[in-house]
Amino acid sequence: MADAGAPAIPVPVLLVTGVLGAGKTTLINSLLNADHGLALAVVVNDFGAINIDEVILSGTGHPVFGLKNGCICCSLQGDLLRTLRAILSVRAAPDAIVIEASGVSDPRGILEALFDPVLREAVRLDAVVTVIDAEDHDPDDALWRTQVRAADFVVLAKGAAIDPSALAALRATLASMHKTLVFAADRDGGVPLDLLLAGGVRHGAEGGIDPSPRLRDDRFVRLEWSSPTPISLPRFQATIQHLAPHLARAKGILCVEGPPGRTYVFQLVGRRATLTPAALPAVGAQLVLIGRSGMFDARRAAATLETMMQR
Ligand SMILES: Nc1nc2c(ncn2[C@@H]2O[C@H](COP(=O)(O)OP(=O)(O)OP(=O)(O)O)[C@@H](O)[C@H]2O)c(=O)[nH]1
Repeated sequence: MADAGAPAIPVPVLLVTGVLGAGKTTLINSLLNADHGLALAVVVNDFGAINIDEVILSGTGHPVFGLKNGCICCSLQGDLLRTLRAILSVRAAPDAIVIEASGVSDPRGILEALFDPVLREAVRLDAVVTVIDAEDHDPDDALWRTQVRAADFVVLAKGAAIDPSALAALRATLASMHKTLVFAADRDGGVPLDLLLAGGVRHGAEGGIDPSPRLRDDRFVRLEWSSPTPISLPRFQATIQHLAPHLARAKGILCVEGPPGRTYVFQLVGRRATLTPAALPAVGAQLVLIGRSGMFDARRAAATLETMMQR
């Protein structure tokens, strides 16, 4: 875990959205109880005066911070920022922060809050997960569509009881909205929690990527690549552009050739890729790529990396 005050790398934030009763708390509960060894902190926003979700999640051993009587996408934005600062001010920052939005939240307001100029040095949005009630949802509802549009990963809750054709229709709606990373909580082996928490696979004091293979889920394949020396940024960008259609997730720490020469944290979640400058004592590059089994050929990707990065 990072030291107090100024984590060397911003702490990743997983934002969980979904309409009222969709299954957000249930998903977060399984994240908190899973065997990942990560120290998580949770911020829960309940729209009403009593924060039931805070009580439910408090038994998991991870610190839970409740925000009630309003919505963190609007009236409670300031409270959200204060809470995140409080979480980061403890001696050892968590490996990741999970935020449960209230069921009426527009995720755009929360994303706006996370781009606060002071906070963005310390926390980084890692992924947005939208939970959908497979039994009861309205694809014409504006809030539903806004939440789905914001999603990097979609989780379908309560899918076991519904007709396969209804589930197929929902998947087709999501595909028409360009959502391909869709996981059914009650079917197909459930939600790959390791994938949702991949951003929390964090760094020791020396700032390297944790090399232990955490992805035990055989629906996904993982490839690690490293370079002992700084890499060319344009070559890296071209290589990732080439590989991105086959990837579900990627992350890395990259020292790039100068001048001026800089270190970046690279993140790719779904279709969103970011490069954030970081003050890390890294010398070369370390990269982790994750793709779906059958769609991502790790051996071929390794060969592509070797060839394209050396051109
Ligand atoms: N069968 C089934 N029930 C689920 C699933 N996910 C959630 N539920 C049930 O749905 C109800 C609502 O779940 P929550 O996780 O509290 O939903 P939420 O989105 O956090 O609700 P709010 O915070 O009120 O917006 C609970 O009774 C859960 O047990 C699922 O995948 N399958």
